[in-house]
Amino acid sequence: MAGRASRIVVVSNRVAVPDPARRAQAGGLAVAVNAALKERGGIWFGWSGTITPTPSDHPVVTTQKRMTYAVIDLKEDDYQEYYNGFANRVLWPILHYRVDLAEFAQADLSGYIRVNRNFADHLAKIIGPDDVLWIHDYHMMPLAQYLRERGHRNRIGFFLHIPMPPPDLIQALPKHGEIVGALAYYDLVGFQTEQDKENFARYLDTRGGQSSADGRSYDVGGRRVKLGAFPVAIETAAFARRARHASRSQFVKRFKESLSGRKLIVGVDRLDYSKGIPNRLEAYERFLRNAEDWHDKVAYVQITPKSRTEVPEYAEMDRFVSRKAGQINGLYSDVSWTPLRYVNRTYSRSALAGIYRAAGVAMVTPLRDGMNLVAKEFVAAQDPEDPGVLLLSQFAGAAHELSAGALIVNPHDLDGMAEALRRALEMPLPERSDRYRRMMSVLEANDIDRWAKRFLAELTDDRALPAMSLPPAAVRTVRARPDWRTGPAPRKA
Ligand SMILES: O=P(O)(O)OC[C@H]1O[C@H](O[C@H]2O[C@H](CO)[C@@H](O)[C@H](O)[C@H]2O)[C@H](O)[C@@H](O)[C@@H]1O
Ligand SMILES: O=c1ccn([C@@H]2O[C@H](COP(=O)(O)OP(=O)(O)O)[C@@H](O)[C@H]2O)c(=O)[nH]1
Repeated sequence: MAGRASRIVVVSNRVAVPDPARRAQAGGLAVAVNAALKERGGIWFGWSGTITPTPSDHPVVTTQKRMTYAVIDLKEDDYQEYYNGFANRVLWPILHYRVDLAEFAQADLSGYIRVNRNFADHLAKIIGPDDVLWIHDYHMMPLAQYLRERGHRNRIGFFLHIPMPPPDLIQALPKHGEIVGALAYYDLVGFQTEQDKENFARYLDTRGGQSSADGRSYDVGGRRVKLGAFPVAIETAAFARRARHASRSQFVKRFKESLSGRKLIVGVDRLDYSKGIPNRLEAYERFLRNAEDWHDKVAYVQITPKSRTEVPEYAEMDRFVSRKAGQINGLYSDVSWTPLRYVNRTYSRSALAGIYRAAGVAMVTPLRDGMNLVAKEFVAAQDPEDPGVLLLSQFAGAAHELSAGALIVNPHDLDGMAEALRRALEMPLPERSDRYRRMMSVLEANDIDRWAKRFLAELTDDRALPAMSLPPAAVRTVRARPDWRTGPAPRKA
């Protein structure tokens, strides 16, 4: 590219700032973006995870190796209206096909717009004219519009990590044109699956968009936006290595001893209604009711870090799932056997890798999920000589890639899931190996590096993207220690 070197500037609500003091937290976006950027380098801008009455005028910048992290704090009302309110009580349920759970409030929409304009103001202090911007997820839909209004003509791409439902459901969102319609201000909008992309293309049709002859871009309101499907991926080879090492750790050895030779079923999900945890527990209960021969021979470990706890629908789900877990154990436990271990802690990804490898079956059964990285991590972590079986919902984005190897289930069909669980537990080694190989070949062909390369090549029309240069002046710089964790839980300053 002629002139000044362009940098990649990634923007997302969550930023995985290196910080050894913070505990491991769950969340696929931060995991994926971190993996995509750490070799390539770039600037990663977003929320610090801190709430304060007096946010600074400038982002706080941290550098580590080739990465620069620039984060800003939010005020309490910003956090409530933008994050808990509009993002997580309106956009999240509607885009996950749960219009019934959406609680629209004009004040939350105003807060969402205010915070996005604030992000645009801060970004304006950081970006140069040649920088390439990659904005992530539903928290930031109108950001490109606000940057364009300030005169920024940069290449700006957007990737949606969660589903995009059909136009009828998008139209249930009050003022959808100002939010979802604002995606037309990006140069490229990426989705997890072709289905999500097609749903958005049909929405653009309803807004008078004109498709190009090859169907890859749309002209809307005088702008041209490209659309594409870029299924998010994992660091396949590195995760497989991590699992091999973890399986030799004291932590995993002790964990395996606690199983006393019982076959392990594992589930790993943020405590979110989209993940279908109640249906899964119900299906497990039916399995226990019908499969007495498996009593005392199986242990189901459900790892479920709490998430978005200030949002009422999440608090309700928390109470419901705890009650259900207690009921199952009350009904089926024996003095020397607990059929279900329901754990609300967050584990490091190394610990998870070891747990996945120790498992005979993973149940990944969301009612709707953009992708679900846990499904991919489980497969990558398996021992090729004795792989476990993945039970995967047809409504996870991951099912679009893994259907040749996973046992695909309908999370609304509880008997079907119970039967699939028995089939998974009893599946002979040759079938397990064949299914594992089919899934691994997909995960090896599309790993996280290819995901980022494909998106950025499409965004920049294949022009080379040099590694980032020095962080901008006029910002406070802190050098980080060499460890990082993804970080959702808000800190109140
Ligand atoms: O940041 P939180 O509110 O604590 O939530 C965690 C993240 O949840 C969502 O993750 C999505 O991205 C994954 C990676 O692409 C994908 O596999 C999964 O299906 C999605 O649900 C959310 O989209 C992120 O913004 C959150 O950070
Ligand atoms: O205790 C936990 C639970 C989950 N995760 C990670 O959080 C991510 C969850 O991503 P996924 O796409 O499955 O769902 P999301 O939570 O983003 O909707 C995965 O990388 C998990 O390894 C973690 O590090 N510790």
